Amino acid sequence: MSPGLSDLHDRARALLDPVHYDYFAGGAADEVVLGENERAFGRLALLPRILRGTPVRDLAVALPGARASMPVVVAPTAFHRLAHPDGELATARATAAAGTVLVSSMASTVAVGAVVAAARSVDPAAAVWFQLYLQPDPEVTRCLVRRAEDAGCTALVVTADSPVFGRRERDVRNGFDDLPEGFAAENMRDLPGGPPGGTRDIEMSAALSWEDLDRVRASTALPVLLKGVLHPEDARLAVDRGLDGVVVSNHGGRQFDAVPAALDALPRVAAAVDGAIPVLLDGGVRRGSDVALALALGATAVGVGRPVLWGLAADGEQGVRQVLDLLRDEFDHALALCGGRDLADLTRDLVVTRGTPW
Ligand SMILES: Cc1cc2nc3c(=O)[nH]c(=O)nc-3n(C[C@H](O)[C@H](O)[C@H](O)COP(=O)(O)O)c2cc1C
Ligand SMILES: O=C(O)C(=O)c1ccccc1
Repeated sequence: MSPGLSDLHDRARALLDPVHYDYFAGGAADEVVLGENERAFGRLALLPRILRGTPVRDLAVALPGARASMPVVVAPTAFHRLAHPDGELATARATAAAGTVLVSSMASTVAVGAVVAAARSVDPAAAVWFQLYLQPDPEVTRCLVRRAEDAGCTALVVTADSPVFGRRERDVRNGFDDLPEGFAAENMRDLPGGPPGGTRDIEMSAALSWEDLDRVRASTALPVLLKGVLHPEDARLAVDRGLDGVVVSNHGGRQFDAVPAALDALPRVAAAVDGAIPVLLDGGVRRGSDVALALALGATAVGVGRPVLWGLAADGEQGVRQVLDLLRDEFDHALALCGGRDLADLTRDLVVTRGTPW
């Protein structure tokens, strides 16, 4: 990580309850994929073009239901109030101030209505997307979609990489399997079949299918993106089913420790999609040059998960601002050094493999 980001990471680690730090930081099984996501960027290099840049570069990108000031969005992560008392409210304000998109987790510790209101208090045009785990009871899913719509979310991100919950050995060792007293997954309150006034558990289901996703698509006018795509054939199916975007992601190495690094899965997904819909990528993005590499390999934008949590834990809204500002500055710098004027200048021919002549 950069001095800036690794600094915030150190401060976050020092401030957080070690059990909560492990929940945020950890991955599945041996945490091979957790490390691979970051290392995959280090195996590649960018071949700059010269004498074709511009002093003022355009970093903006059009996304479903949003125009972002840079190709970096905040990936959905759960339980922000464990990182800072202001929780998702701080994250929402900082993300809106940075002019980019917050993907608000279904497992947020602040209800989505309040998250969107916090973002809009900073920028009335701020875009918040809602991340959704399809629930086995379609009534519950429908109700969650309606809550996201009523809150003013501008897209849905359906996470499909979790037919079962990943085995995270740090959490098992620490006995972390539920939120502490005084915290709750507020979007799950007062849902059909749940306790009146209380919250339902988020359920993972291996029985879900493309037909369940079709039902969500048909039930809303919002754009729907599919998160957790690694196989190019699934990306093709997403296009065929009329989805509005895919997110290449292995859940930050938290689900299955036998999958490839997210970056390594990107080129084939991008080839399968062939420009039909936006392709986002998350996992291991820690530097502006990582953003440039992902875009050169076909991503429309990237998501960042843990760095935002470190900023939040270290310094609340200000810390998240710092993370997003740093990534923007670094990315702008990387684009300049590549001879780029805007995102379209980050093309596949700029990417080479490190350690071998090409
Ligand atoms: C603490 C934590 C909680 C997460 N919670 C969710 C979630 O609720 N929904 C979801 O789709 N992804 C969740 N993710 C996965 C992120 O959206 C994203 O895929 C991942 O963090 C990207 O990797 P990075 O942390 O290396 O940037 C979570 C990740 C972390 C680290
Ligand atoms: O921890 C996670 O990665 C995650 O996705 C999640 C899912 C459900 C509830 C809380 C977190």
